[in-house]
Amino acid sequence: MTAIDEAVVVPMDDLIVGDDWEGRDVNNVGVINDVVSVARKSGSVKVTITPCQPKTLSHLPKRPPVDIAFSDLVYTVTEGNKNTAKNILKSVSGRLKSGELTAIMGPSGAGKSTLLNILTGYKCSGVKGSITINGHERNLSQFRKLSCYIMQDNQLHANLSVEEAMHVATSLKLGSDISKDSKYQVIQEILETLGLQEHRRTMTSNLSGGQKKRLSIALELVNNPPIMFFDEPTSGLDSSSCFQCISLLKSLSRGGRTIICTIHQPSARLFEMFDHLYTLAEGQCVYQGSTKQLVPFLGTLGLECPSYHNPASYLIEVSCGEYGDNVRKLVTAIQNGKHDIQVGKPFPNLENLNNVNQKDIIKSSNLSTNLIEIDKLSKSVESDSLLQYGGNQFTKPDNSINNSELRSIKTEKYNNGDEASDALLKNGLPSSQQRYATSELAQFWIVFKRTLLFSRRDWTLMYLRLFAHILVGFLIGSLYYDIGNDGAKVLSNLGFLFFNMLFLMYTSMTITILSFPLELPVLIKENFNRWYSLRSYYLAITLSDIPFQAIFCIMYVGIVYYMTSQPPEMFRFGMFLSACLLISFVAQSVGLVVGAAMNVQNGVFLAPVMSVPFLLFSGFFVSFDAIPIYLRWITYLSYIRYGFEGTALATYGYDRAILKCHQVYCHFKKPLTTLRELDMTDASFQLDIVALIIIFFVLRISAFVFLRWKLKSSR
Ligand SMILES: Nc1ncnc2c1ncn2[C@@H]1O[C@H](COP(=O)(O)OP(=O)(O)OP(=O)(O)O)[C@@H](O)[C@H]1O
Repeated sequence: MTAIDEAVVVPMDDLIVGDDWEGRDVNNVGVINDVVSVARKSGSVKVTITPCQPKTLSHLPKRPPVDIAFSDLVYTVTEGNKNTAKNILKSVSGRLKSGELTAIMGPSGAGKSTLLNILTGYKCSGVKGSITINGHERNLSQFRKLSCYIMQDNQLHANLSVEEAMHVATSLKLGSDISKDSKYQVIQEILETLGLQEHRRTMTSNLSGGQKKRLSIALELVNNPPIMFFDEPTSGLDSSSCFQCISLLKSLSRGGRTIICTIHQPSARLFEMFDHLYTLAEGQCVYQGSTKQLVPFLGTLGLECPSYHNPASYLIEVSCGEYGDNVRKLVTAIQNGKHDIQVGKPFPNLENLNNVNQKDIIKSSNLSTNLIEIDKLSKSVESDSLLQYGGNQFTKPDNSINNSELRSIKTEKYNNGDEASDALLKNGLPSSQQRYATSELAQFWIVFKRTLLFSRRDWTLMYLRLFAHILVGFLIGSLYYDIGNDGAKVLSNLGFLFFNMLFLMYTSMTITILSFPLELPVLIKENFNRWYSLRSYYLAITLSDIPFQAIFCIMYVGIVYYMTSQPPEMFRFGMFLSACLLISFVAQSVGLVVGAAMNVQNGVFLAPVMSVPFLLFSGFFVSFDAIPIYLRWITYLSYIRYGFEGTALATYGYDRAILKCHQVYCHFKKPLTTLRELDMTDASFQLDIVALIIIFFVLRISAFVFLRWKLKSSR
């Protein structure tokens, strides 16, 4: 019989209690694959740790570890007609350290998402307090290059495969100085590490919820951000997928990244996987520290977590007031996030606290007087004393600060290591001056190609548009067959010219109304995570449909022009076509403005309704002279009028010969008579074209301004 009776392999994760990642670059996924062999030999246990080669993402750009600290964060919104202020976050403080997986937890409405939005920089207005990065006041622009925000709903383009989505992400986020081969390696490595390799050809719309979540992470991982924020990463996942998802986040944090996620109420199994817990209740911090210290800490406050009870659930129950009014007690104990409860460190002095009478604590809408006092004290000691436990790798954490001790705290000013960190931070950036990894031209080209790919994939709409233009073209051609050269049918021909405007306007406008509303969630995510500028995106999206619309319009005009026997002269056809094309493009722009300025319901109703005055003042129903003077200005805004006038001039202007007539009297036999009846004798085709071009540009610029406003107001 051998000396070793039994050997068990235990995941290293079960034994490690927080690695120290100080000074390491964030280039390691840190998948924990070390194993521990536990051998039992006649009652004694021999533990052998066999380190395995950690799974690394060797091709990712090197990034420095980043610690975040925030102090006295207040977030206020104004509500109602009287503009009453509502405090959502009430002077909370805290720290989020690199190499740790942090959960922001709390009851519904506690302010988790608000805090996350503020920390990511997604919300900036109405925020007071300080946020520091590695001990320095946060520079939002630089911070956003170091961080990514993965929002709750996986905002992915459905018409791309996993690999294509990764290609777009690498092209946009890694820049042109990195070779194609390296980008390919990055994609392969990330997909392999995140278990998506075998799904690389699957369309994102066909992925499961967990796979979508992993893909969202993979897309942001390509430029290796040292800080990753997740809003409810486990929402909508089953327990097994939740476990996989949190395991992945834990692995990422083990690579030295700062991983922060909001979570509603994790199971006990998930809860144990988090290193750091930040809990909010009623906009205040009720616990900050190691997950392992939660139960003992609550115990010191007389809040005994029942055996076999999930500590996370217990804390939420306490925060919801199920065991009495303990929120104020917890807020005071943890100093609204200024304390950080750590393993192996004494708890804050809670003696006085246990005797705290409810009378000593002011209403929860304000900070306790105790806290305010502490705040004042802390400020008087050193303005940034919070940084002592603010996760800065060059300061010593002190999690046992109390009232008296605060007075004696000497803030450790940052030493040489601080400069090193700063340099590392700067070196870790693609370029400190550049906002995006690629030039705007490159961004435009990548997004443009992606949009064309969507159009190719989603051929239903393209076929429908093609079919509609050809079908309606033949229908109109048959209805107005051979009337273009008949002096007796000029009025019908004018009806045909007006219908062209109507048809081209509606088909172009209704297509683009939905362009932005459908894309907005992905646009918000990608633009916020610095994939591309809004300008590049806007140009790509708006220009990508122009060729298609032009082709459909040319086909339609070609059919109706020939079938209705309009003058067979090339220059007239050219004029007719250019007026029709411009009407299409202007109507597209109207759709874009409406889509950018309002939501889908309002837009779908308003766009056609808003077009009615333009149709009325087009010159077809009422001639210019018959319009009351005070309403004439509308005709100058009516793009339909310019289009109608342009096509009328193309068919009846420029000394067109007398029309054939098979009736005894033809009033409109002379084309000039038609123009006179329409008040178009002095009209200029060139002016119509210039007016349409000006309206086109004004609308395109307006759509951009509205889109930018919408993007900002969505935060
Ligand atoms: N713009 C606003 N105007 C008024 N109240 C707001 C606004 N934004 C947030 N709130 C309020 O702030 C509180 C915190 O909201 P937040 O979304 O951060 O909560 P949460 O903890 O993430 O909740 P949940 O877990 O249910 O998502 C809520 O009571 C919410 O109604």
